Formats: sequence, structure tokens, C-alpha cells
Amino acid sequence: MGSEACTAVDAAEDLELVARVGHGNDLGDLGGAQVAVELTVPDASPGHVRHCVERGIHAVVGTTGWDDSRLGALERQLGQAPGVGVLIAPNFAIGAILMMQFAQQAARFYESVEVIELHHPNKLDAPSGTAARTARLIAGARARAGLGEVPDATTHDPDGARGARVDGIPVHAVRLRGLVAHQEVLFGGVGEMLTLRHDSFDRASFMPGVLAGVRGVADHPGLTVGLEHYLGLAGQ
Ligand SMILES: NC(=O)C1=CN([C@@H]2O[C@H](COP(=O)(O)OP(=O)(O)OC[C@H]3O[C@@H](n4cnc5c(N)ncnc54)[C@H](OP(=O)(O)O)[C@@H]3O)[C@@H](O)[C@H]2O)C=CC1
Ligand SMILES: O=C(O)C1=N[C@H](C(=O)O)C[C@H](O)C1
Repeated sequence: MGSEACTAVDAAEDLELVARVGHGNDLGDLGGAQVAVELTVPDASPGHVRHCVERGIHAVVGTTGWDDSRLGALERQLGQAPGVGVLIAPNFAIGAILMMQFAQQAARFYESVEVIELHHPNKLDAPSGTAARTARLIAGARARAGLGEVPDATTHDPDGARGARVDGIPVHAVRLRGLVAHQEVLFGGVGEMLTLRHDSFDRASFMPGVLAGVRGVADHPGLTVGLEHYLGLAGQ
């Protein structure tokens, strides 16, 4: 992702790539960059972003693993750094962003819902950042609509066959050679089912979103979670 993002920024006529920083490189002033794109691993990402914010560098972050405690610490740091913007984007692909928005819209109409994410087997984290975010958006919409827990009579599941629960929403992770990044959201009601599915077949699918983040982050000071906020899609 980092290499692809560098290539995409380099190819964009309105942007200038001033540094490529890899594992083990000193971050320093990041080549004098105004914006850093952060794509590494969950445990390293918060330190990188902290480094950027300390130097007044805006950050566009695709790395996963930003739980509430990490987001809270970042928000506190940004409170001391007026004018600096950080975008945490669980998924840069436009279709994945739309899928999350559609899932949020559909959530209040269905008693049952489950999220299935499918990725390449080199992925370090499960569930994916996208699946976790989707589940949280669905759980929020269900709570606002007064829906209770999803129905599930399971009392015996010694091996975790029913998957993880994110804010009460069942989430299942598949790791399969040949896959890139895919997700299904299954909604069930009496006598019907709605399936939302998004597929990233190539990392190229993420690059327009990365560039939109780079172009927009300076105009969005503070913390933004989700590229939908830059695309006029949030809350629709
Ligand atoms: N938001 C989005 O749309 C997308 C987000 N992602 C997320 O982005 C992240 C990166 O994904 P991907 O590029 O596929 O992963 P890769 O494993 O291909 O790349 C991770 C990179 O991070 C480097 N790295 C590892 N540890 C450190 C460290 N401690 N400090 C600095 N750099 C480090 C690795 O270097 P080395 O190999 O030398 O260890 C490698 O260059 C993941 O969290 C993934 O989930 C991925 C795709 C889309
Ligand atoms: O690791 C990946 O590949 C991806 N990670 C992100 C996630 O965890 O949601 C985005 C996309 O699914 C690809």
C-alpha cells in the first residue's frame, strides 16, 4: 500500500512526492512534507501519527487498529495542535465507503445482521478495520432505532464458530490465498434477506481515496474518522 500510494501521489499533477519513508528509516521532518500518508502496521501507526502532529504535518492514515483508546489519545494531542488535520480511513475504496453507508441505512429495517470480511492471508489483523467500522455503524443505527440484540439461540459454541462480536454485531473473518479485500453484510428479516457486497480486486481501488484524503486533510483540522466525511456522504 505504501509503495502504491507513493506512485499515485507521484503521478498526480497537483501533488509533489517529497519523501518515501520505509521501515527503519528516521522519520525526521519527512522531507518537509505538508501531508504524510501512513500505511504500516497497527502497533506502529499511532507513534508515526504522533510524530507528524508534533511537527504540524497533516496525516492521512490507512493503517488499521485504531481503537477508542488510540483515537482518544490522538484527539487529545490534536486539541493541542490547532489547524492540524488527521484522517483515519478504515477503507479508501469508494465502493467500500458506500457499502458502509448503505449498511448504516439498512440496519434499522432488519432484525438480523452479520458481517463477513474476506482478505488475503498476509493480513495481520482480524477482524478488518472495515468490518469493525461497519459493525459499529450498524450497531449505532440499530440502537437509535430501538432494536435489541440480534436473535441467536446458540448456547454451545466451544470453538467460536459464531465468530467475533463487535458492538454486539457478529463478524466473521476469512483468510484465503488469491483474495485482496472483500466484505459482505447480510441483513435478514422474516421471509427475506438483503446482501451488500464490495470487492477490491486490486490495490489500485484504494488510490483515488488516498489522493482525496491527501487533497482534503488540510481543510479538515482535528480528527476525522472515515473518508465519507470528505466526500459529502456522512450521515446520508
Ligand atoms: N484503509 C485502506 O483502504 C487500507 C488499509 N490497509 C491497511 O494498511 C496497513 C498496511 O497494509 P499493507 O500495505 O497491505 O501491509 P504490508 O505488510 O504490505 O506493508 C506494511 C509495511 O509496514 C512496514 N512496517 C512494519 N512494521 C513497521 C514499523 N514498526 N515501523 C514502520 N514500518 C513498519 C513494513 O515494512 P517491512 O516489510 O520491512 O517490515 C511494510 O513496508 C494495514 O494495517 C492494512 O490493514 C490496507 C489496504 C487498504
Ligand atoms: O489489510 C488489507 O488488505 C486491508 N485492510 C483494511 C481493513 O482492515 O479494513 C482495508 C481493506 O480491507 C484492505
